[in-house]
This record gives sequence, structure tokens and C-alpha cells, in this order.
Amino acid sequence: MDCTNEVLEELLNVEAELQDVQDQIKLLLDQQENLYARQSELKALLEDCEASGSHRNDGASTAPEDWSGSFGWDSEAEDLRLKIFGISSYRANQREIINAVMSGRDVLVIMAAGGGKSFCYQLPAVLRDGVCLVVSPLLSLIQDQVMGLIALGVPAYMLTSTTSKEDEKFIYKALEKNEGDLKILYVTPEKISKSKRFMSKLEKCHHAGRLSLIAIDEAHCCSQWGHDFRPDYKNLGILKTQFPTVPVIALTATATKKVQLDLMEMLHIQKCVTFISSVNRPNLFYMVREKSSVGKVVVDEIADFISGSYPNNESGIVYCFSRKECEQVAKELREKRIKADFYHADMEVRDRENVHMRWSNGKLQVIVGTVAFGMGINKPDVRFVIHHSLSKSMETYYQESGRAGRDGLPAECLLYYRPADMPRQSSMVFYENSGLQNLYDIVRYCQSRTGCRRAAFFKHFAEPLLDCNGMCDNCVSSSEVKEIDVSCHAKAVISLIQNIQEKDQRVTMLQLVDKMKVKQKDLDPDLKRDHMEQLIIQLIIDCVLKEEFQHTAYTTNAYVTLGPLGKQVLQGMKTVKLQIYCVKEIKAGVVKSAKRKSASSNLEFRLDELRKELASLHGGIFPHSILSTQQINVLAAEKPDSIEQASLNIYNIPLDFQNFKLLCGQLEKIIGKVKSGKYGSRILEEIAHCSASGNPDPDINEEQDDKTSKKAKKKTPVLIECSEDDE
Ligand SMILES: Nc1ncnc2c1ncn2[C@@H]1O[C@H](COP(=O)(O)OP(=O)(O)OP(=O)(O)O)[C@@H](O)[C@H]1O
Ligand SMILES: [Mg+2]
Repeated sequence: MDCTNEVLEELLNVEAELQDVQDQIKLLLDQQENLYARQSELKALLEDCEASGSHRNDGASTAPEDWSGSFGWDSEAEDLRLKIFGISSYRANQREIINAVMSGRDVLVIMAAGGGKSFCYQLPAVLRDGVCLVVSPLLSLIQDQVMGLIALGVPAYMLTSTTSKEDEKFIYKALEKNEGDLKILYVTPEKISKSKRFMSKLEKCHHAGRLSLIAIDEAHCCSQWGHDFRPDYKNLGILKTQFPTVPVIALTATATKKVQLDLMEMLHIQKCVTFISSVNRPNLFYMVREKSSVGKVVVDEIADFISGSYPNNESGIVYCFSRKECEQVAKELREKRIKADFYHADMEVRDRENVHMRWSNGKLQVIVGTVAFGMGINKPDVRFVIHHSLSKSMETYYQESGRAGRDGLPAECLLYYRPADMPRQSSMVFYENSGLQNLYDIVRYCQSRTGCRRAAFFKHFAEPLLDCNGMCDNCVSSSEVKEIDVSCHAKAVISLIQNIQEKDQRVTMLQLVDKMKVKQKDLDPDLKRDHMEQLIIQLIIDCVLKEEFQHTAYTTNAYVTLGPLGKQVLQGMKTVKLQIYCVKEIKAGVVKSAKRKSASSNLEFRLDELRKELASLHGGIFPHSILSTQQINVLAAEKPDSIEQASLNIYNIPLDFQNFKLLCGQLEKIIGKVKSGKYGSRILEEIAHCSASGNPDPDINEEQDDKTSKKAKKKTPVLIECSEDDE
């Protein structure tokens, strides 16, 4: 009997050790896989840096083909850029891309969200003779682009399920017989793969030598490795096969090396020139805030943040974890007098579109959405993106937060993090390929009290580091962070779990924290509950503990068990340290200065109101298509020197024609010829009103010269007369 017990005991020990060894092997294999992945990313990065065809905007590449030199179309391109598009200077890589396209080359463009990819095919489309075909995945994206182009006076159309019979007839005639004015035609990928009629018209257009360019927007949708795979994008290779002489430009904001190679093959553009810009979004300020366990406190903080920093209805997005949470947060924000509504997949399509439309028109300030509020968002002037809950990966967070500041102006990305949010996400993603690993990466980002947030993105996307310029909380924080040795706490957690496991029981993260709270009093009474949660999460992401999942009929629960490195901590071979704040403080000045730039002056506010008024007057056009926020800012900034000076005259003497022409000329340089013609008089009227009312910018109140405002107050308004006033 004794002998049997002894053998049994040893067998159990051996089995336990075997389990331990297996866990360690698994950990090492995982580590090996990650290192291999990183190795190939770094090799690809090195290749990129050395590759002859690549053009990084950080100057890391050497290019044998110089796309930045002078070309025959330079002056015409400059003219169009300024007069039609109202764009005063090219952004990084734009000119080079346009030159490569104009030279007839196939081009692949990887450029961060809001980098200005559309302009890279829209300018050549206007510059080249014939029709440019644009394939884009979503109706809302297409509508937004077409509206914007029409506002610029560019004859753009779309051929989708919503196109009227009349427009369809016009488009087909224009393609087939070159009748009517058609420069840019937007279609969804389904049109290419499903409509034989459309393809035959396109063929006729090509035969007549009038198919000038093919643009594939959101090209990552071609690849199954990308995040938004669309089966119909797979068939787009037919375009190069059918129209081999027409240059193809494929554009996307995010594509790993694997996706790049895949989409080049799919689209048959293996010999394309590749332009890769950095993922860096220098205008975005990234920050992580500790999230209270009391729901109402979090929403109150969010509401205070919005009304304190964005009192002029500047647009924003709040991302939530669940549909129910979206509805609740939107309701509570409304109770705090913030114009907010929710958006999630459970709503009728019509209701979703309605919310999106009200937000795009500036009637709603905030959309509270789930991840369902995704790719179709084309609003350039989103000033803040707040995550009420953790994203599921760095990539998702980059994409979602990246919807802020697409116009290049300062914007803020704020993530509310609480360790207890992690198990909610992990029980959703654990079955996905690398789901947990991806989640632990973003958790690491959130738990860090010292590392640069921007550097974390560069590391994740295997890019060389660029300066953050104080545009993240950790880089400007003057908080004191203390690193404390919590190895004894970690050991206590491990033995607690061992005891629980011996009794064949399971424990969730929150139960573990409760149990530790009782034990901990003897260990270190200063360590708060929040710190204990932080510690357990850190032990999980460091493989000391691990998560296990169990399904019930309604949900999946995440439990905490011993991880492969648990034994090392128990044996004292691994120390565990925790970063905690002694004093948490962000250098007020730095964040304030970023915000100040986004705070509206009186004139900016009036021009914002004006664009909304004109948009509703013109119907079916978004305010940002009439005037971009950047243009409003430039108008407000230039006002004192030239425009305001001339506008003030309007209030003294009736403005003669010469003066008016001069003003319009100045305006054209900022907003382009077409928009000046359409809206110039109303804009000048607003500038004149502002100057005359002497209503100084609230922002620069103290800095304003007393004399100027007094002088302005004396003036009596006289309305400008101009035919466009009737618009
Ligand atoms: N050179 C430029 N100067 C100023 N503004 C520009 C310039 N180029 C583009 N823009 C503006 O930047 C904004 C974003 O441009 P666009 O929509 O083309 O970005 P994108 O790269 O396609 O972004 P996404 O990946 O989100 O689709 C638009 O308002 C556009 O008018
Ligand atoms: Mg785009």
C-alpha cells in the first residue's frame, strides 16, 4: 500500500514537472515565433531602407529614379493645385507620387490616414486627358469624395446602387461616346466584378484612348492578410490585364510587408514604384488616463474633457466596448449637455446613416460608437478620439485613434485604461490568431508610465524611431514614477493560485484581487487595490500567470492560472517590479499649447457656422467640402495683415470693383478659384462683420491691441454688394 502511495506521489510530481517543462517549451516556442516575426520585419525594413524603388519621407532611402525633379507638367500642376484644389503646398511624397503617375508608372502608396492620398490621384486625373476610374470600397467614402470634387468644380460622378437612371445614362454615354464632361468616376469593386455592361463601356473608353488612370483606394482590402478583406477586391487584377497601358495607383494607410506584396500580386502591378511614408501622425497627442471603476465618474471626466477643451462643438468620437455601453455613455453625455448619439451594428442601417450624417454636418458633436463605426469615416476635422475602453490591439488602436486630425491640425487621442477591462477583451479575442498576444501589446502600452507612446507605435510597425516632439503624455509628464519591487506580492499571488488549483477551483482576476486585498494587509498596506490589479495584469503579460477560458451557455469567462514563468518567480530567479505614480501630473503648459491651437477664435467660429449654413443651402454637401478647418484657420490667421485690412475698408467706403477683385485674388490663394467664385463674397462678409463688431478672438483677448478693437467698434456696417451673394 505504502509503495503504491509513494509511486503515485512521485508520478504526480513527475507529471507536474512535465507540465511545467511543457509550459516552458510552449513559452519558448512562442518567443521564438515572435522573434522570427520581428526578424523578418526588421529584414524587410532594412530592405525598404536600401531598396531603390522606395521613397520614405524621413529621407532614409536613396532613389535612382528622381521623382522630385522637374517635369513638363510642373507649372500646370502647380496652377491646378492652387486654383482648383486650394492647396498651398505639397505634403511629403505627394509631388513625387503625382510625377510617377504622370510618367505612366504603376504606383503603390502607403501613407498614414489623413496624409492626403486622394489628392495624389485626383490631381493627375484632372491633369491627364480622359477619364480616371477610382475603385473605393464604401458608398459613404465615395459620396464624400464626389461631393468634395463637385464643390471644387471637378466633374466627378459615381456609379453605384444609388445612382439615378439619368446619371447612369450620362456616365455610359461619356465613357462610350465621349459626350458630356466626365473626369473622375468612382465605383465600388462589385461594379468591376459583376457588371459586364460597365466593363464593356470601360473597354470602349480605353480603345478610344480615354481611360487615363485607374486608382484603387483602400487597396489593403485586396489582401486576406489585411484587416478589411473584401472578396470583390480580389478580382481587381482584371483591370491591369484588360488595360495594360493605363497606369494603376493603389493607395492604403496601413499595409504590412506581407499585405504589400500580396496586393501588388493581386493587382498585377509587381513593377510598381512604391512610396512608403511613416506611420507617424505628428499632429496627434496620445495619452492614457486611469479609468475609475465607477462608470459615472468616467463619463463625467469625459464630459468635462469635451466641454473644457472643445466648447465650440468641435467633432469627436468616443469608442466603447459594447452596444449597451454606447447607448449608456451617449445618454449620460447628453445629460451633461453634450450633443452626442450612439452608433452600433444593432441599429437599422437608416438610423446609423442618420447619426453619421448629423455628425458629418456638425449637428452632433460626438458619436459614441463601437468598432462598427469604422472605415467609412471621412470627416477630416475630428479633434478628439476617446477610448472609453481598451482596443483589442495596437493596430486597431492606431486605426481608431487615427480618425482624429486627418486635416493635419492638432488633435487628441485619449484612452481610458483600467486593468479590469483586459479580461473583458481577452475573452473575446483569445480564439483569434495571435489575439491574446496582440491584446497584451496594447495592455503593455497602457501600463507603461514612462515609455513614449509614439515610440511604441514605431516599434509595433517596425519603423525607425522619430521624435515625439512632446506629443504624448509620457513625454511631457512631470509625474514622479516610482519603481517598486513587488516580488513578494507576486509570490503571494502565485501561492494563492496554487492553493485554489489544489482545491480544483478557478479564480478570475477580480476574485484574485479581492483575496489578495485580505492577505496583503500584512505585506504592504500602502499598495492600493488599483496597484494589485495592475500587478496581476503585469504578471499575465509577463507570462508569470496566464489566462484560461471557459465557455458557459451565455458567455466566456477568463480565469487566471499559473504561467510558464511562475516557478522562476517562486524560486526567486525572477524579480517583479511595478511602476507606480507618486504624483501624477502632466505639464499643463505643453498640453494647453496643443489645445490652444485648436481653440476657435470668433472668426473661426463664424466661418464654421457659415460653412454649415452653405452646406445645408446646397443640400447633399458636407461643411468640410465647402471650407476645410485648415482653410478656416489660415483665413483667421491671415486676416489681420491683408484681408481684414481690406475688409475694414468695406465699412468705411463702398468697395469698388478693383478692391473686390484684389480681395478675391487673395482668397483664391487660400481656398482656390472655384470656391472663391462660389462663396467668396459670403466669406469676406463674415470677415468684415467680425472686424467691425470688434469682437476680438476670445483666445487672444489679452494679447489684442486695445486701440485696434476700439477703432473697429466705431465702424458702421455697410453690406458688400456682389452677385454671388445670392448663392
Ligand atoms: N498638401 C496638402 N495641404 C493641405 N491639405 C491637404 C493636402 N493634401 C491633402 N490635404 C487635405 O488633407 C485631408 C485628408 O486627405 P485625404 O482624405 O486624401 O487623406 P487620406 O490619406 O486619403 O486619408 P485616409 O487614409 O483616412 O483615407 C483632406 O482634407 C485634404 O483636403
Ligand atoms: Mg483616403
